[in-house]
Amino acid sequence: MKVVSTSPSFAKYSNEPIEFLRSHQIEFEYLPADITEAEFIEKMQGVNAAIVAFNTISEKVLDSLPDLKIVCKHGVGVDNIDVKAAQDRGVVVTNVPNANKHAVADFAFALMLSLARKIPEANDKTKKGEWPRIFGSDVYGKTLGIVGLGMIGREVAKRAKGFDMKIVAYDPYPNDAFAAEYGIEYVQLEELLTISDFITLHMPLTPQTRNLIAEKEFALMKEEAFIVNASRGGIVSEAALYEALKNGKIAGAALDVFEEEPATDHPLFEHSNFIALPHIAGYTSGAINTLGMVCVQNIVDVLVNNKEPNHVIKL
Ligand SMILES: NC(=O)C1=CN([C@@H]2O[C@H](COP(=O)(O)OP(=O)(O)OC[C@H]3O[C@@H](n4cnc5c(N)ncnc54)[C@H](O)[C@@H]3O)[C@@H](O)[C@H]2O)C=CC1
Ligand SMILES: O=C(O)CCC(=O)C(=O)O
Repeated sequence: MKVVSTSPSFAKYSNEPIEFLRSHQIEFEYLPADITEAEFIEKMQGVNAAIVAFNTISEKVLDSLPDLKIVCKHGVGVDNIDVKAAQDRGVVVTNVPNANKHAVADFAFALMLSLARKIPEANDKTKKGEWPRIFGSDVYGKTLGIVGLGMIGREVAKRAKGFDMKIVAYDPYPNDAFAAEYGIEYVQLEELLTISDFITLHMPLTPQTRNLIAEKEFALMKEEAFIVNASRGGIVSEAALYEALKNGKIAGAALDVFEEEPATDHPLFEHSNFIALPHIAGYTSGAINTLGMVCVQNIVDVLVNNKEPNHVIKL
């Protein structure tokens, strides 16, 4: 039996996941994260399980790999996997919810603080020998709008309580018990966009969420509002964000995720109130170790134990 990973962060901090596979007589190999579809199909012949980061697992890929039994997303978002096609072919798809929620929530908060206090700009200028008096915006006591109050959104809310923020949320599937416990008010998206000082997005990329935040939505926001997206590229229209920043419709934005990744030489980079990050919100050693172990346990369950693994994505 053989397993391949296209996730460069798989087993980065500890060899334990690979040793676990070997202890079950399962071979392991890394493939490059930016592998082409044709190369992936060629290298995956005879392979039984794939641990994937962002390469696309399309219907064509699945049809070309008759020995493939399980595809494990090394993370949460399965927007790069054709789950329906996999399900139709009896290939199990799993993800790892929960493991990187603290890492992403910490990161989203770091981005809000960085925007509000202009930390990247202050750092750049100080290192250039300047000693600038840079004035920022308050975070403490402000209104936070969380779009998508799932695992990660709820962790962001917990952190926001420590900053005494008023929290509003929009989510089509409300969690009333959590909202009551943390004093969160569910509102419609339009209201959230209108009243929030900070807006943070934490939902999957789906046909319904693609371009959820576009020209009309930016027009609703306060001029002093900041928006953070550490969920998926494509949920915020980058063209609309470019115009919103250019025309001073909002105060600033930070993206950890882009419509096309890697994002290099992007028009948004010209805005000084725009922070760009290379899709690293989930990257901490704690998160990565857990992700790896959950993936390999699921693989062993399918290939060796003949049992249903955890976190199967079912449509
Ligand atoms: N930047 C990064 O490195 C990472 C990004 N992510 C992204 O974050 C997303 C959220 O992760 P979790 O919180 O763990 O997922 P989750 O499934 O626990 O929560 C997602 C929430 O979004 C809500 N939702 C669905 N459609 C919506 C819509 N149209 N408007 C508002 N809310 C909607 C759901 O009801 C759910 O409460 C993932 O799907 C993934 O794409 C996750 C981990 C790392
Ligand atoms: O582990 C990764 O590279 C991806 C993290 C992510 O975006 C996710 O968990 O959905």
